[in-house]
Amino acid sequence: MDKLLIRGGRQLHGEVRISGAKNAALPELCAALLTDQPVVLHNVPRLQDVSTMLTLLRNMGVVIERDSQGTVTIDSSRLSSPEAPYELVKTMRASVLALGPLTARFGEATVSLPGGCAIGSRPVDQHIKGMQAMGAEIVVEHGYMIAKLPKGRTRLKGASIRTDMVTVTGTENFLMAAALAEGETVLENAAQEPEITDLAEMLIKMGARIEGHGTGRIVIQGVEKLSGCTHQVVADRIEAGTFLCAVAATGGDVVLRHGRADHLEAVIDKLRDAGASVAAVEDGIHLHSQGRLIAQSFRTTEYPGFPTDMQAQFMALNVIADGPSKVTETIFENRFMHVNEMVRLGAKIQVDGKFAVIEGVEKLSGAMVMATDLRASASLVIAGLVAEGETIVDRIYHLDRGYDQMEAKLRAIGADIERIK
Ligand SMILES: CC(=O)N[C@H]1[C@@H](OP(=O)(O)OP(=O)(O)OC[C@H]2O[C@@H](n3ccc(=O)[nH]c3=O)[C@H](O)[C@@H]2O)O[C@H](CO)[C@@H](O)[C@@H]1O
Ligand SMILES: C=C(OP(=O)(O)O)C(=O)O
Repeated sequence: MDKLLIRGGRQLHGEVRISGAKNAALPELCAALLTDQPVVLHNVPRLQDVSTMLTLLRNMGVVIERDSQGTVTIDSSRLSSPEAPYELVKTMRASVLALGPLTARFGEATVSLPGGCAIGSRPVDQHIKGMQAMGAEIVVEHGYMIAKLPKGRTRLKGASIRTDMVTVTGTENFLMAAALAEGETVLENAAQEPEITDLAEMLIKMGARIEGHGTGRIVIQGVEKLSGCTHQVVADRIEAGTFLCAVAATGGDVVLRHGRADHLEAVIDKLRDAGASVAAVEDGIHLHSQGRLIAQSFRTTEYPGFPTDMQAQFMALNVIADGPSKVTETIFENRFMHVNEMVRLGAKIQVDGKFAVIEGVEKLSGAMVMATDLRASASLVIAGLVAEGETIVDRIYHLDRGYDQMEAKLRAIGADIERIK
């Protein structure tokens, strides 16, 4: 199993090219199921979840070409089986994004329940409720959601859907399903993340009629057919945020090429309050950090609030910053698994339910730590970059799920980091 060996204590300087967003590429690959014409996606990141999604689509009979420049061409003109099996779904929750498009275009779908995972129980009840409101008949049997249209119907029907909470992949499933449904769909309490906007813009290029994306109320007028399109995946704000925290923690000066400061305002505000200098520059973000930062309390919420996907990485910065801080995780019930590992590096953190109280320490000391989920892994890499001596981060298959060549990008800006077996 691969591990990362990090010798901490180096400042980071230079330029990093931010990749396409994992959480936009995954729904956009599924959106290609909505048409029988080829879809060309540029800027698709090279990471494990994308490979898993391509395997999932190929398994259904979709023909896919991928080049080394990040372009993926998807041809869903013929489908052998509208099924997402457990073996693939279990490694990646985003497989649930096949449910909406498959049901909308083929009138049937069999998608494994994703199951509980490291950061929380992550049910899909809202996905099921919304698809049922659009007329799909869904039964859950043997761990699978089996969806079909009622006898005599060939299309889903528009509906008014208000989810009990804001759900990102739920909103994405409904957007894709509604694009091909008969009549109008109104999504209330919709997610507003930039990845939703990017997906909506792609669907509009395919001929979908969507208004209100980027707000909490999205209105979709269903059309009978969608066409192919060419689309560029939006830059990964979480990858950019991770590098911002890494350089803020180690000290240094970096430009994140293609990074979108306008998608990271909540994180950038906290970095500035901590004492880092951060500015939007042409086609990127510039960060300069020198000396010890001041710890910042924050609370994760839906976009445009502080992202739960940045909680662990910012906590890595807080543990070596000056003063106390309190981190409140409101989205997932079990997203503090990095805490015990950070404590092994010398951090002082107490967890009480959804709160973590941190007392900043002056230094961390390298140790063997274990990655438990994707963003926890990234936070341990940041902690390792700051710690004195050697840190080994084990189980980095979690990191590989969602980061495109992280260690190569860090090495290029001066980190002493290598992949070992
Ligand atoms: C592939 C992808 O885009 N993943 C992101 C997506 O996950 P994902 O879309 O799975 O997360 P949701 O926005 O759906 O989850 C928000 C909350 O709603 C709950 N919930 C959700 C659906 C449902 O049917 N029932 C239910 O109870 C969840 O357990 C969670 O507590 O948004 C999360 C929140 O920003 C991010 O951390 C993930 O990186
Ligand atoms: C939790 C994440 O991803 P997923 O929803 O795919 O598990 C993430 O990207 O931080």
